[in-house]
Amino acid sequence: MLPVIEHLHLIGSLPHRSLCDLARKHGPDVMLLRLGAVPTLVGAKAVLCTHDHVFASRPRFTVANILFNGSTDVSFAPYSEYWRQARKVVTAHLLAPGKVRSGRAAREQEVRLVMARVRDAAAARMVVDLTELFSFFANGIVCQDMVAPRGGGGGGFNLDDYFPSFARLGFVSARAVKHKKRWDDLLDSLIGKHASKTTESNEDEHEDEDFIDAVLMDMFAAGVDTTCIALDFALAELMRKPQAMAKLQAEVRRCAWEGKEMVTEAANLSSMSYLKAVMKESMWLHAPGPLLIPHFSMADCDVEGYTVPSRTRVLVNSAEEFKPERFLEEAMDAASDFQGNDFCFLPFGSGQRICPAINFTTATFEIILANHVYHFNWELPPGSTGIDMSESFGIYVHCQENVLLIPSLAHQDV
Ligand code: HEM
Repeated sequence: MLPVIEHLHLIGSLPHRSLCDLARKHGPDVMLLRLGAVPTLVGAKAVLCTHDHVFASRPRFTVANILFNGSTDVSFAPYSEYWRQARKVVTAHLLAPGKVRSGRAAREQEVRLVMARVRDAAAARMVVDLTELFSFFANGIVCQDMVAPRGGGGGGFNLDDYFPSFARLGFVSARAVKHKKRWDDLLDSLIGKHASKTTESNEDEHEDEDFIDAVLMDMFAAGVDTTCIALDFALAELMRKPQAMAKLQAEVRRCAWEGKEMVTEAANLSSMSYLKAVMKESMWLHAPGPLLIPHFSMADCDVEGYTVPSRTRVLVNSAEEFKPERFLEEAMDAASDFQGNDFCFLPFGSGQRICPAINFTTATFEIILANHVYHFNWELPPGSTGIDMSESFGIYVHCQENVLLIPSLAHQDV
C-alpha cells in the first residue's frame, strides 16, 4: 500500500509548500493523502507521462461548475469527446503556432502601449506598479488573440474593469456566483462583438454561443493571471539578483542596437538565450500554478508498485535560488523544453492536459520583458527595503505585494 496520510490540517495556507515539506519528510516520490473525503495522490510527476491515459481527467469542482457552465470549458471538462473537440478548437485556431506568429504585430502594439506608460513614469520619476501594468498587458494580449483588435489603444473593454480581484478569488462558492454574473456580462459583450461580425445567423446559434462563452471564459481565466504572475515574479527575481539583471540587459542591448524604437520578435528575440533562460528559471521557481490543475484517475492504476484507486485526484508539485545559468548548461537546456518531457520542470503540466498556450506565452513573455530591460533601468522606490517575495495562494500563486519600481530611460529613445 502507498503511505496514506489522513491530515487535511497538514496543508497550510500555501498548499504547494506544505506538500513539498511533506514529501521531504516522508521520503517517497508519491504519497496518497486523504484530504477530507478525497483521496489525493501527490508529487508524482512521472505519473503524468507514464500513466497519462489514466490520469487525464479532471475532478469536479463546485466553483468551476458555477463559473464554467457545468465545466463545459477546456480546463475543467472531464476527459470526454466534448473536451477533445473543445481543446481541438483552441489548439487549432486560437493558439496554433501560425496564429501565434501572425499575432506578432498585435503583440508589439500592446508592448508599445505599455512602454508609453512606463516612459511617462520615467519622465516624471514616478513609481510604476508593475503588477498592475503586467495585468493590463496580459489582458490586452489575450483580448487581441480572442477578439477584434483594440484599434490603436484605449478602445474595447478592459478585463480589469470587470475583475480587479479575480486572481485573489479563492474557492468560495458564494463569491463564484457573483463573479459568474460578471463573467456573463463580459461574455455577452464579447459574444455581441463576435455576432456582429457574423452576417447570417443559424439554428445552432445558441449552442455556438454556449461554446464561445465557455471557451472565451476559459482563455481569460487560464491566460491572464498566469501571464501576469510569471512576469511579476521574473522582474522581482531580477531585481533581487542585480548580476542576472545586468547580464540580461547586456544581452538585450547587444542584440538590439541602441536607439531602436523597440525590440521586435522578428529581428531580435531568437538570439537571446539568457532571456529564454530567465523565463525558464522564473517558472522553475515560481510556477504560477504549482500544483497544475488537478488531474483525476479514470481507472485503478499501478504506480511504482502501488495501487492507486480509480477516482483519485493527482496533484503534481513543482521547485529554490534564482540562477538562470542552470538552463544554459547543455544537458538542462536540451531537456527543459516546457513540453513536459522533463519531470523536474513542469510549469505547463504534461501529457494530454498540457497547457495549449506554451508558444503563445513564450512569445508574450519574451517580447515584454526584453523591452522592459532594453529601454529602462529599474530601481526600488526610496525607503523600500526590497521586494516582498511572500506568496499568496488563490487560484494561482502570486506575489503577496504588488511589485513597485521606478524606471529611468536607459538611453535616448528615437
Ligand atoms: C505563464 C503562463 C501560463 C502557465 C504557467 C500555464 C500553466 C498551465 C498549467 C499548469 C495547466 C494545467 C496542465 C495540466 O493539468 O497538466 C494549464 C492548462 C491550460 N492552460 Fe495554461 N498556462 C499559462 C498560460 C496560458 C494562456 C495564456 C492560455 C490561453 C490563452 C492558457 C490556456 C490553458 C488551457 C485552456 C488549459 C487547459 C488544458 C486542458 O485541460 O486540456 N494558459 N496551463
